[in-house]
Amino acid sequence: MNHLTQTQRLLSGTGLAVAWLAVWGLGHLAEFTAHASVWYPPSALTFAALLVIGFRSVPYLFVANFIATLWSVWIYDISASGPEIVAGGIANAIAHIGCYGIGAALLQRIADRQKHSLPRIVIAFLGIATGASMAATITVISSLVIFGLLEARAVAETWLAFWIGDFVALVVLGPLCGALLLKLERSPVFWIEPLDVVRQDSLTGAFGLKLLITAVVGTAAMVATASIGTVESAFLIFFLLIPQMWLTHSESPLGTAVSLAAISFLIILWLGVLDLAEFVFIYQFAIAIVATTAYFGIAIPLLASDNEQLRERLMFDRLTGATSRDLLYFQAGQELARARRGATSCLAVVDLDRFKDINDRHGHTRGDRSLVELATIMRRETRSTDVVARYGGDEFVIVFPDTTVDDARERLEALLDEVRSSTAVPGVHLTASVGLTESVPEDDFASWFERADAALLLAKRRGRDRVEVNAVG
Ligand SMILES: Nc1nc2c(ncn2[C@@H]2O[C@H](COP(=O)(O)OP(=O)(O)OP(=O)(O)O)[C@@H](O)[C@H]2O)c(=O)[nH]1
Repeated sequence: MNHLTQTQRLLSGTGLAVAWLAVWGLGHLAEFTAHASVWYPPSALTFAALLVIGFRSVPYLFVANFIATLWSVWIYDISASGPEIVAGGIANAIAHIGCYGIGAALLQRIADRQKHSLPRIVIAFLGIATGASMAATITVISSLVIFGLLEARAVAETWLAFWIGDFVALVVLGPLCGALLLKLERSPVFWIEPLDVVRQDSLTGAFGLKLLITAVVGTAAMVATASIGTVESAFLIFFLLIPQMWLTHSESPLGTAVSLAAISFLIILWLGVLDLAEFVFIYQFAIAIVATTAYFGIAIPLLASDNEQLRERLMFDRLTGATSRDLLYFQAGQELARARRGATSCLAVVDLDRFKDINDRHGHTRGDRSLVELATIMRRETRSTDVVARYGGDEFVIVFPDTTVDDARERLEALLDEVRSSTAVPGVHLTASVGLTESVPEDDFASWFERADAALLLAKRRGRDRVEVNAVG
């Protein structure tokens, strides 16, 4: 079993190394000058692997890094001695993994403390991405120069592009790599909120459609720049922010990460196809700005869904699903306003009989089930326009809009029949008492409720399991 786990680990580690080399190849394809890519995806994968898998990923990242050094010696036709290449490869790997490892460890610590604040984690991530990519640039370029794999005079024209390429990839692809590794890794060492959480319902449209519109806007902007050819026209790419923010505000964080990765691929593709390399810094800047803005935007659907849950809790009783007291006041107020204009509505107070005994003899769980059963019967026996609210404890209120006392009484008698014959709670024979009254134009909620409550008291005094009416006038 243990052996199998070791083999599986070896296989997944090898998969990581192969994936790393594949994205290194992609980064090389996106190079606009030697050692400088529009974006350098290995920085994102290294950071994500160290964050999610931890130390276990280091040997595989190291091997992949070393092979990449050999690969670039071959690609750039560098004339260095064997020992120089080996030492350079080792130094390069240590520098790259070390810098992103420190960054990942830092983010891990901050995220541990800030579990509930996504915006703070985003700020930490962006700050760490800046520092880690800068440190990786300095240390990797130094090791390349020291071991003769990069000429010292090339440093001035390389370092900035090298840094921006690492930074852009880390920001735009890091979260997607992290999300994918979180899905693949059985025992991740890092965890924040699930990345595919619910989103807002009010914004409609399929994810694919939003992605397509984003791609069309990006493509149109770059085709326009290719035909106009001015620096100013390259800034058209910033219109990407509009569809991207629409997508971010209406999809899960994972959807945003996928979209940002897709957009960055698209931009790099058009950069090559439309021969727009002279504007590369504008496009790198655009990718970074769209990504950072989108990450802050991720908090909005999360907040909206939290808000929705809080509103739900405020409006409905959690145990029985009946309307809450707050919402009852509001809806009863509307009925009373109509009563002032001549309508007649009724209010009933419904209370389980000897509920304290049920709790004492059968326990609170069955007591709770009795409340749920009463609420279920009340909802079943009333119209959708009636309001069934939990007033407190075992006391409920029903508001019957546009209903005479006789009609309300008839329905309440049927409701009590249902309660009496209920067998939903094992061993418990349920009955309830009801006080009923109609509205008068002078009523406020307190006077309306008090009349019904007085009728309820009478129903209890007269032996329970009955409806008593407090008639007006
Ligand atoms: N299981 C359960 N019990 C509750 C809940 N809220 C209040 N209670 C209990 O409900 C009981 C209310 O009893 P009362 O309405 O005062 O009296 P009663 O026993 O129903 O007697 P009568 O109303 O005179 O028939 C108290 O024992 C409360 O502890 C709840 O959410 N769940």
